[in-house]
Amino acid sequence: MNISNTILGYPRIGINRELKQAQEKYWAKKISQTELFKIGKKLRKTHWEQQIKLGIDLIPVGDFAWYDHVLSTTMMLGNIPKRHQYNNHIINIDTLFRIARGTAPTGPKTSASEMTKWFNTNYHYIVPEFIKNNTFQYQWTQLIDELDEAISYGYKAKPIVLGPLSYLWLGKIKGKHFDKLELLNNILPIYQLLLEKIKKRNIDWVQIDEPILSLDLPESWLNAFFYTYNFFNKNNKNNIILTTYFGDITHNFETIVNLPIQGLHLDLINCKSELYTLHKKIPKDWLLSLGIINGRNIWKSDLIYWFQKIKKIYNERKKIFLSSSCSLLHCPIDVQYEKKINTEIKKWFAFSVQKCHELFLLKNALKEDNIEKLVSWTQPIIERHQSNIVNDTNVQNRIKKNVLCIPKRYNKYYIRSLEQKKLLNLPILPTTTIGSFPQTNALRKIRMDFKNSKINQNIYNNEIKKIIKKNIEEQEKLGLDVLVHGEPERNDMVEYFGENLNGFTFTENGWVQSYGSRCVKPPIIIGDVSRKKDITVKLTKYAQSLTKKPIKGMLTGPVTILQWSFPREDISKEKIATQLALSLQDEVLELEKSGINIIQIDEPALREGLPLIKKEWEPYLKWAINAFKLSYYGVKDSTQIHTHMCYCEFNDFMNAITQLDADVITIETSRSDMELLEIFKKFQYPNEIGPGVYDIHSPNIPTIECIEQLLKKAINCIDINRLWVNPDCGLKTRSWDETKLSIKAMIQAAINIRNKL
Ligand SMILES: CN1c2c(nc(N)[nH]c2=O)NC[C@@H]1CNc1ccc(C(=O)N[C@@H](CCC(=O)N[C@@H](CCC(=O)N[C@@H](CCC(=O)O)C(=O)O)C(=O)O)C(=O)O)cc1
Ligand SMILES: N[C@@H](CCS)C(=O)O
Ligand SMILES: [Zn+2]
Repeated sequence: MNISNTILGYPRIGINRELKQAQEKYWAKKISQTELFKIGKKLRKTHWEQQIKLGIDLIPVGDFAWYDHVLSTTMMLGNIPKRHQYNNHIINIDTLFRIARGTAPTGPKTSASEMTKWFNTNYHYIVPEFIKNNTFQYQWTQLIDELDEAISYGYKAKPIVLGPLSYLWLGKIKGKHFDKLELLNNILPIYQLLLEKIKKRNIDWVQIDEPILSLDLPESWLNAFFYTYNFFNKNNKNNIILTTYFGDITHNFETIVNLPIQGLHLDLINCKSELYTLHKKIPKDWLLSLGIINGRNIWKSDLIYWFQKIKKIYNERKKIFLSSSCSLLHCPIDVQYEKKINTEIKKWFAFSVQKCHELFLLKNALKEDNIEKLVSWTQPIIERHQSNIVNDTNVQNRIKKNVLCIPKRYNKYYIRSLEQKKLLNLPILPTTTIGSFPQTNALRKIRMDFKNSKINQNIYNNEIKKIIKKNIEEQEKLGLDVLVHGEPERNDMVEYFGENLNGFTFTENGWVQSYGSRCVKPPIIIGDVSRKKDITVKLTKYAQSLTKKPIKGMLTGPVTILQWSFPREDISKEKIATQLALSLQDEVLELEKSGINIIQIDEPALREGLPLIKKEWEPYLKWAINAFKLSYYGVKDSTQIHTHMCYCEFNDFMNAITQLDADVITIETSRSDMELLEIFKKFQYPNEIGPGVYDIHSPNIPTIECIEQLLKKAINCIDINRLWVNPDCGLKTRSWDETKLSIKAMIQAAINIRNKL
């Protein structure tokens, strides 16, 4: 048996988020293109060197991206939306940034392409756009350039290509509807050209990612797999490892095993079948790439378990790769930099660097047929089960008591809404925001100084209060109807709640890319969760004391906290969500008791938590919706519950949204031109909606006319009495100047419409 170690991709941001700093400096015209490229090159070199040092035999190339790897593919295929073409269609890095952000150091400002969640992760990709008879041409040479770079350093490289079918599936039709598969024949020659270029470089294996194989696919798409991979097989002589990840592929297995490919990567963390059973069904001469190290969580792997599983197939296959289940893009880089995590707990974790080391340990153990080193590596896993950090009997008893509770509001929306209208007395088309206000450098410094004990709790509280006061004053000056405190005390909407709940631990440097230059540090759920003490009550009450307008309390919902944390794996997600929901319920009821009449419980990750195959949706939705409702269970009819969701597909999700029974839902719709509201109309969504009227991810300022147009479209779909006016998402990433100008335009547009009624 021949074994090599590889991974499906390494985090691209750099241990100190060097990529983020470089991108943002370039956008601000503080560094040149040459300097930007130099930083990218240095990062790639560092990452490759790290992997080699950690015993990775085959280095993934193509995991680096200037913004997003789907967007890199768009560039490679020359699939540039017309509005982003400039300068005689010559494309360069600014074309890429214009597609992503609507603006770049050169070229005109335009609306950015849509951004949406990458399968069930918290990573966002830029959605490719297709028109009827879309043509493609090989343009952006980044992948081949990087391959040459890796080869020049003497590395054995494995290029990563996003497969043509996944690329087409993930894209969106602009204009008249057509079958996206009609474009396959236009796109395949570009892939062929790419594969030829790769072949010329004497590359052993090409990783072609087709993650859509984890989804339910129509017959025509499964047939298209035969067509595509036969085309590659006939026209190219590369060894292809077809790569699937994020889910089980049993339902598409028949198709996969009959494809003319040379290798298959399996995400064995998410596969429902046993490795041995799969191995028996997979052609003997195929290379098997075993995705055994979880790229989506931070726990050490049970290497002894995998040793035993792999041993069973060891003598029956010619060649295997030991690999991560998916790209390590979704995982922090190195646990060694965590100086504040308790040493007992730290031993439970493996970040990207440690995951590569796990592959090294496993390969050696298999080769030497000796598990000694695996035993010491996995010892902390056993210790964890017995640790008293994990179990809290109070939480467990509360959960037991809650088992029979069916959470719901006392009355239906139309009755509640009468009470709420009476209490709140808002104008038609009430204006509000999603919660966060600009997180300026000065604000981040205050938080940082407090964290590093440069300022004490008192000074910190006063500084935060000063910012809340400014946020309220600005909102009053702008004339918003429902105000927020602005979330200045929060580093992140999930990490902050994690920090204030029992059962979590956090990292100092566990950054993971969320989109573009934006990163998050997911907290880690290590044990039973409960509320330590009130979390948002004091600051929300303080904000309310400064204004006569209603303040909307701001919480992150249980499913989103769960989804955007690294969860424990010893109890079900349902149990964790229930623990979170009960903790939030304590907070909701205390906010209500303190006189806060509007409470928003954000659930932007509810959709992304859906299992990839539909037959598994029902049980997920049952517990996820239940957790959301449990978090507000017990509030009065007159308390208006809002929720917020962004950057996700709603089409197939309307029943769930309705069942949440929030009085108001604010959603992202502006990048998609209010198309989404058609769905709300079709489903006769009964409660109130705030469709985002401008895109907060772009620095471009929306015009009053443009917002008015969008509002008119919205009024055609939804009864005006149930419509709210708000941006797409929180304003934390924007500057104050951008925020004020945009909100001013938004309010003016609402006033213009009100005046015409
Ligand atoms: C709504 N979204 C969110 C998602 N996931 C989350 N967990 N949170 C979200 O809000 N998923 C979907 C979307 C994605 N959107 C975003 C939007 C914005 C960000 C973002 O702004 N991220 C920041 C980092 C935020 C943070 O934690 N900042 C810390 C400061 C940490 C830091 O930068 N320290 C510096 C020193 C700073 C100084 O000295 O001034 C350092 O360590 O070097 C804080 O504010 O306290 C980002 O910059 O990327 C993410 C997702
Ligand atoms: N309340 C959060 C929601 C982001 S999805 C914010 O405004 O940033
Ligand atoms: Zn949002």
